[in-house]
Amino acid sequence: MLTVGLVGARGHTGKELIAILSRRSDMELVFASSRAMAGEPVSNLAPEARDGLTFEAMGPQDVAARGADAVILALPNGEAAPYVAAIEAAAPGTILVDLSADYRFDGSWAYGLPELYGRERLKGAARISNPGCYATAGQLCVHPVRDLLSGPAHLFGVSGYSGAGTTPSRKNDLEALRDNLMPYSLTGHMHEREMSRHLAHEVRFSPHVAAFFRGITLTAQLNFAAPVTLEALKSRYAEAYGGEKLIRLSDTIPEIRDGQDIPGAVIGGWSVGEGGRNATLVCALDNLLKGAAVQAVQNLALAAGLEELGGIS
Ligand SMILES: NC(=O)C1=CN([C@@H]2O[C@H](COP(=O)(O)OP(=O)(O)OC[C@H]3O[C@@H](n4cnc5c(N)ncnc54)[C@H](OP(=O)(O)O)[C@@H]3O)[C@@H](O)[C@H]2O)C=CC1
Ligand SMILES: CC(=O)N[C@@H](CCC(=O)OP(=O)(O)O)C(=O)O
Repeated sequence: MLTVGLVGARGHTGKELIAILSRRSDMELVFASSRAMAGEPVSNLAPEARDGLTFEAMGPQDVAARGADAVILALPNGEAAPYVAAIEAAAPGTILVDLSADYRFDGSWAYGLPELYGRERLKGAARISNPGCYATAGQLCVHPVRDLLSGPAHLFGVSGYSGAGTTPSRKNDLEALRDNLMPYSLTGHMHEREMSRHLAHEVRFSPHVAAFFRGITLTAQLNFAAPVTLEALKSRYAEAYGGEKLIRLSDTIPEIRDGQDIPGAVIGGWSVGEGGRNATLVCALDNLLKGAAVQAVQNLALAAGLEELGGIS
């Protein structure tokens, strides 16, 4: 039994992680850290949690001292470092999975997107950075054809407001979002750099947030160096994802509802422009699942040599 501690457990992704971990017979959630809900039963937030598990307010030293086999960090961006440092000092063999963007540019951490960057390199990994929702959708769209591209891939993304976390901001303010679509960070979004780095191909990314709770769609506009047919394009995706249990290919254009509450991603709706020099496709996924919690548990299972999709599908 792999013992797992969860830091940032009362957040949107934390809640999903508790549910997935409770469905696994080979992992046990041994602590759930939250300052705001300290002392409350974890089942008040996630009914799937086992009886007797209570939220605890835990600092970095407390987390490291508990000696769990693995710790998942589901903290806002910029908060992971003290936890990583405490674990490095007291229990360096702990498997760490970080959901934030803090280590996605650090070559000493394994970047865990198993469908694209392989499962072998995750085996035995002790430091794993988990790609976020947009970055997962964007890379799933671009990776199979990146060698055919001419110029940057242009990605237009729309996220539900759970993507903005629970700390109040305009991006999760239902009054500001009502009857609205909110563009933000239209140049230089961190995910633009993240995708460009890992794809080794430049992308341009335009994120938006809307008034629905969960799910994202991402529309990719691609330009090709030489003409491409629709059949050739689709066969690239079939080849890349044909054996992947969490990826469904669809001729019809995926919409937000197609990606909500499912563990994986739907990719498709391919359309090739006249002359074959450009194409579009769409990816829909659940930002809290394949975009966060599902991917984190996949990565943890692969690192620990356990069944990748237990509790997931
Ligand atoms: N939401 C999404 O769609 C996605 C999020 N991510 C990433 O996952 C991470 C978590 O996101 P999400 O679940 O949405 O975030 P939330 O805002 O919903 O939750 C954050 C959690 O962190 C805790 N927390 C906040 N500040 C601190 C702090 N300074 N020290 C210790 N604990 C703190 C909070 O609990 P408490 O205050 O009670 O201690 C809460 O449990 C983020 O880095 C985000 O970028 C990745 C992919 C998708
Ligand atoms: C609506 C909203 O604010 N979304 C977040 C993305 C959530 C996500 O993908 O998390 P990571 O930052 O960990 O990748 C954003 O644009 O930063």
